[in-house]
Amino acid sequence: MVSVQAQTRYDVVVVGGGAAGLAAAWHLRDREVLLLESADRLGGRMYSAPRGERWINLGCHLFPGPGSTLHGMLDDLGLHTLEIPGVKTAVAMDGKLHRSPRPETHALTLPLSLRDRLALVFAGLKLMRAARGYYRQAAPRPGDGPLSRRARLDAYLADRSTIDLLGALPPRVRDLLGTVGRRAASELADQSGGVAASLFASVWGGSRSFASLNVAGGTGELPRAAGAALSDRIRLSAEVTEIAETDDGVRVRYRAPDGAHEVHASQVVVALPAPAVRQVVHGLPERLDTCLGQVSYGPFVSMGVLTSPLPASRWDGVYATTTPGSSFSMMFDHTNPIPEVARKVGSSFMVYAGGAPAAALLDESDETIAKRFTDDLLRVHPALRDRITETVVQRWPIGNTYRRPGFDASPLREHAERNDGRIQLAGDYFVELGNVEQAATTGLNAARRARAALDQNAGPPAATTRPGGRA
Ligand SMILES: Cc1cc2nc3c(=O)[nH]c(=O)nc-3n(C[C@H](O)[C@H](O)[C@H](O)COP(=O)(O)OP(=O)(O)OC[C@H]3O[C@@H](n4cnc5c(N)ncnc54)[C@H](O)[C@@H]3O)c2cc1C
Repeated sequence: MVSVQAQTRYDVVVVGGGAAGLAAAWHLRDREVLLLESADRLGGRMYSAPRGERWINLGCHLFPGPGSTLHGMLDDLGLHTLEIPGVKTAVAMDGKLHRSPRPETHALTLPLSLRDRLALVFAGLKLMRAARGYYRQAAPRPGDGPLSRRARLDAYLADRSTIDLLGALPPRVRDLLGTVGRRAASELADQSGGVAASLFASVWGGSRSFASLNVAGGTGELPRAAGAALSDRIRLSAEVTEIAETDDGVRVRYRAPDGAHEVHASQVVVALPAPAVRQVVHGLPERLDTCLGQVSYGPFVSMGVLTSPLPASRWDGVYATTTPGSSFSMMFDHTNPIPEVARKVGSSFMVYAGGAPAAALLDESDETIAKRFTDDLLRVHPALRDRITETVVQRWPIGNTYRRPGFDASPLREHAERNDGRIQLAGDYFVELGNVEQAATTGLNAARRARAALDQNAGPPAATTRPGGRA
């Protein structure tokens, strides 16, 4: 039986409490808003756990800079970002750390045969050209409408795979670039060239990169602080089961520990991964539904690793390392921005596998994953032996979204352009390679559409002033 809540009518119900849903709810906090989240915590793929002066990051960690949607939220919430002083493009190969801050120099220094070295130089040049092209498409042009830039990026290298873009590669080079490509939670043959362009644009982007900072205290601080500020407007452990338009608004049904509930809203922001959208939203237009059915996600399996203080070594000052030939793809030192804490109490690393190796691990037990990752970690970074004090394994079946070659994103753009709907979609799948800033920005844009519709259709807002500042 569906129970009656104390309040059942809202201006906006936001469904999903990840970056997209939180950005939407934050923008709408001057309205009657309710956020429903199925998990028992907010943040979705923004997830970290505090450990004294350190933290363990298990999901998203690289954050965008000032001027971005998320940085604005961090400012509003009184949170701080940290510069990452370290090398973000190291490679650990054949038992040795190569810590060049310039990825293009790896072609000269990695242990490769002459043939492999030349193949890496040529592949690197193609990736550099693709990354430059990506920035050209992203740059504003005279006469651009709101979605013209997105249309250019959607079309950029969209019809071929990254393997088609790079051509045949010798196995060692393919393994190296495939490992980097797994940052997109997918294999080079499955992702479009545009995904690689976006990924390498962030590698070569420097200050233009979409994400180059850490959140002080860990990424999870943002959902924690937003949750505290919006507390009475948030319902956790509330799994939405149905969203359907009615004559005068939208009906949202959800299951919570205390039973089934139904609420109504003038507008609903649906900030869920694409498969969940298709499951819960009734009456999606066919073209949009088909498009959502073609959105791809790949898995990540991550492990946080705390250590006691480590002796000085070549690893000092390295933030991100690609690790070909091991069970994980990447390794990050989240104490890199706080070296004094690392010296005093120890380091905090995260390793993750993406794409096919992650898929193979998803059904393994935590113990098996922790053992496999730890064995490889000790090979890659032997100074960690006898110094690991805690490991935490996290599975992400929906790790990141990436575009397959030939994906037609026009129904997503058409949806984002409409201003006559009552159900607004948001989430990282609106872009070729998911990232937290794009997710938050789609949430903000969905909230703006909802606000415009409220203002237009309902006359003066049913606003009550709430704690948490301006919208
Ligand atoms: C290991 C890892 C590392 C990453 N690193 C980075 C990085 O460094 N930088 C970067 O920019 N991006 C990174 N990403 C990607 C980034 O985290 C995501 O693109 C972004 O957080 C997605 O936000 P979202 O709101 O679209 O989706 P999500 O975070 O998935 O949020 C969706 C929310 O909806 C909830 N939900 C699902 N079904 C229901 C339902 N029926 N009812 C109610 N709620 C529901 C979920 O529990 C979840 O909280 C990383 C991701 C992972 C997993």
